[in-house]
Parts: sequence; structure tokens; C-alpha cells
Amino acid sequence: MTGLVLKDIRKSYGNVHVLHGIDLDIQEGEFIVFVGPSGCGKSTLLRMIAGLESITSGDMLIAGQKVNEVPPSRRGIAMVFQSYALYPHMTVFDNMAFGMRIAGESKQEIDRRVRAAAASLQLTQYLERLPKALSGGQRQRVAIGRAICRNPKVFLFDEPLSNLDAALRVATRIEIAKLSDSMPETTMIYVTHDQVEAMTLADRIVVLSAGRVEQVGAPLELYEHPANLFVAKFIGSPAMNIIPATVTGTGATTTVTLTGGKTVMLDIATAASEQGKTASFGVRPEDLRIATDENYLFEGEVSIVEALGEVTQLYIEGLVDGEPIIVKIPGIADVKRGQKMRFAADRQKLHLFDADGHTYRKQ
Ligand SMILES: Nc1ncnc2c1ncn2[C@@H]1O[C@H](COP(=O)(O)OP(=O)(O)OP(=O)(O)O)[C@@H](O)[C@H]1O
Repeated sequence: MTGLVLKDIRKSYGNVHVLHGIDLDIQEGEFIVFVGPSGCGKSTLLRMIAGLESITSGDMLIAGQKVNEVPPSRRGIAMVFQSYALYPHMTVFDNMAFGMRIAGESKQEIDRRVRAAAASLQLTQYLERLPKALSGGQRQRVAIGRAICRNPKVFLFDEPLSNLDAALRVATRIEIAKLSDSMPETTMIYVTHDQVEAMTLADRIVVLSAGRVEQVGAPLELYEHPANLFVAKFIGSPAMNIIPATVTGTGATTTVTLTGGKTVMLDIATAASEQGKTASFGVRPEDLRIATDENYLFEGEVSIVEALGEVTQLYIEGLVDGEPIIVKIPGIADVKRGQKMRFAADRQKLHLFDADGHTYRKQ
């Protein structure tokens, strides 16, 4: 088993504490994605797994072996960087062969592995070219090919697609998904800012904030059942709408009164002690719809209409200070700026967080 275990991993640079105790248990063959706001420590954690950064305290185990002091080249890990990091004076073939030559592999084995990796990444016709004669997407595929040739147990990706344009990002993302399917025993850990990459590639997403793990789970689990307000707002785009509320009824179902006076019932059980407490009510833009009867959640004036073709995004002012509520209507909606409208959502799609930002558990 080449799983990866992180036990209370901490990182400090002098007095600057960057990671505050990370515990993770990653299974062999899993595709794990790290997400989180800029500066939360994603790259630092990835570089510690690679062995490029020292571990201040805690234990890291690969395949059951403690690797805290094991140098990068002996961890069975290959890393793909945002910047490709190819040798400019070497051909594609030589770039891909480099690690194997250093490791003393035979000429035949090097040739076999480079050609197999090149074929799987559609690079065969470029093997004799220098990197400067390739597009950004092709260069990144060479960097991935070079990593494949090393036959790693763990594959690390640090925002590998962020230098590519939109179309190439999609194509290369699909390549990476295929690569992961074709290497079922290889564990992959991937850092990204991109929601779509995280949602589509990950078996499990690790949401980090300020050097701590906020939640670990399958993409749709995080989307449907965020553990707290941070994850609720971070996963999903546009972000979940949050409306300040007060708990006005407890028991098997909970009643809250939203800013603006509307009372809403949720299928969430709360203890009597929650009565009167402040809370945050959450509903995703895509879970809102134009109300057709008196059964609505809130009312407001449309300040912006964004017609994107596949969806129409409405910005509704007047409910939360300084922040519009966003509503995502499928297709083309006949809505004008300045229109006053009412919106509703299914009860199962409503979220509620306590004053500390923790989710009240659904029934
Ligand atoms: N050598 C260093 N000395 C001091 N602080 C550092 C050093 N390297 C990183 N940091 C700090 O550690 C924190 C985490 O950085 P890291 O690059 O891991 O974040 P990140 O989540 O990958 O950010 P981004 O998404 O912007 O790439 C940041 O606040 C950064 O300033």
C-alpha cells in the first residue's frame, strides 16, 4: 500500500506559523485536491510531501514508512509545476528521459518508457523538438510525461494548468483525468484555485484555510453538506448566499427570521437552547427560483442582469448590507433591471449555520 499519512504536520518559518497541525489519511490510488484561499498553505504542504520543504513537527508516512528525513529523490514522488520546469536545451525526449538516465536505467527501458508516455500524451511527433518550439499545453504535457516516466508512487501537481488558456485547460484537465484512470495505483495530489478542476478531478477535496483543514470529503459531499460557513462559501460558484438570521423556533424543525422580516422553516433539528440565537441562513444561487405564489423566501430589486446564455444571473439588492443576493436561473430569463421580484427555494436546499459558523446538522 502506497498511501500517505500526515500526522499533526506543522510548518513554521521562524515566528511565522504557516501550517497548524494537518492530519490526513490518503489512500493508495486516491486523487486528492487541495483548495483554499491564497496563502492558506496549499503549496507549502505539497512541497513538504515532495520533500522540498522541511517538516517543522509531525510525521509523514509514505507506504507506512516515515519519510520526514528522506530526500525528495528517494520518496517515489514526481512533481509537476505550474512553470513546467523543462530543460530548454534538451529535446522533449531528453527532458522525459532525464530522471531515468540519472537513475541509471538501461537505454532500452528509457526508450520504451518515454515512447509509451509520449504516446499516451500525444507527444510522439514532438520528441525531437526543443521546448521553445512547443505550445504551453504541449510543454505541460511534456512535464507530465517526464513525471510518468519516473513511475512514481505519488504524483504531485502544483497548479499545473494555471498558465494555459481556457480551451487548453479543459483539454489538459481531461488528459489528467485519463492519466489518473490509467494509473489506478498511483496516488495523486493536486493543488488548484479552479473549482471545476477540483470538483471534476478529485476523489476527495481537502479545503484549507489559514493553515488548517476545514473539511475533507467527496466533491458533492462538500457541496451539499458543508461542515461550516467557510466551506459553504468556498465551494460553489458564485458562492452560497448568506443572509443573517435569528432562530425563532426550535425542535424537530427550526424556524428562523431573516433580516428583512421573513420567517423560514428548515428541516433541521435544533435544541431549545438555540432559541433567540443569531445564525446564518444559506441558499445557493442555483437553488433559488422565481416565486410563483406567496410561498417565497425573500423579495428584492434586481440591480444587475447577466445573461450568459446557458444561465441568467440576477443580482438582488436591498436584503443584505453591501452584498447582493445572486440568483442563477437556467437559460434566458425575461427579467429587467429595477424589477422587484420574489424568490423561493426547496426546503431541502436550505442551509443554516450557528453563530460560530458551524452547520446545524440536517435531519
Ligand atoms: N520562506 C517563507 N518564509 C516565510 N513565510 C513563507 C515562506 N514561504 C511561504 N510563506 C508563507 O506561508 C503561507 C503559505 O504559503 P503557500 O505558498 O503555501 O500558500 P498557498 O495556499 O499555496 O497560496 P497561493 O494559492 O497564493 O499559491 C503564506 O502566508 C506565505 O507568505
